Amino acid sequence: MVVLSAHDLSVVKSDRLLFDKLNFSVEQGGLLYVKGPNGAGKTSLLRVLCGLLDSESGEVNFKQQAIHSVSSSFHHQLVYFGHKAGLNLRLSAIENLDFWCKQHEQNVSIEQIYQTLAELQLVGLEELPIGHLSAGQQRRVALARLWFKSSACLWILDEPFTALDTSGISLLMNKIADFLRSGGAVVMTSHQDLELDYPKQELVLEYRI
Ligand SMILES: Nc1ncnc2c1ncn2[C@@H]1O[C@H](COP(=O)(O)OP(=O)(O)OP(=O)(O)O)[C@@H](O)[C@H]1O
Repeated sequence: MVVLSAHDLSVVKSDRLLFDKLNFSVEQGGLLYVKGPNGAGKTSLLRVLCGLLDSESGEVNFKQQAIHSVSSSFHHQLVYFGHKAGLNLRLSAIENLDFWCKQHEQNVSIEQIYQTLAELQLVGLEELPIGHLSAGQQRRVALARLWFKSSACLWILDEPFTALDTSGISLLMNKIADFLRSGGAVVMTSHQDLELDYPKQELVLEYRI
């Protein structure tokens, strides 16, 4: 079953055509890896796929329906992970994640949040203001959302490995692989080589002048 599809997508930014008439689809259990140099338009593409940015032309469908016509159900089944962590630096990891789970209507207990933070090697840091954590630790807290959104069948991840050390990268790779094997669909960008033992479809965006 096709989870997400793009039809004739074109995006213009600052008078520059980033990509023109892109077509692709991602099935259940499918991984689309978007590659390209800085400024090629990867983030712009991912934002269009989430409905955060309008395309010049074309359409994005979620399970065969235009995302704008099913936006509530689409967002319930989507995790978008962008460049910004979206954390309140004055609140702790527990407070941030508890708030996020409630906002996204995910039934997750405080004990489960502690357990996941332990899995992410953040024991002892759970109740500190996020602003006191290192960049990689903050990134791990933000990524914990992937552990909690059980209603999601689609992850759209923009450079998710940024700031992570090798153990963080490995934790996240395993999480992505588990999600794919359970039938989830993933669209992601990364400037790092993706050492994931899983078949992937590649989409390479060129830098257009
Ligand atoms: N808000 C904006 N207003 C104007 N131009 C923008 C805006 N956001 C991005 N752009 C331009 O769009 C182009 C594509 O940016 P985008 O962030 O999509 O690229 P990218 O491939 O994700 O780059 P990187 O690898 O550096 O993250 C860039 O040339 C950028 O200057």
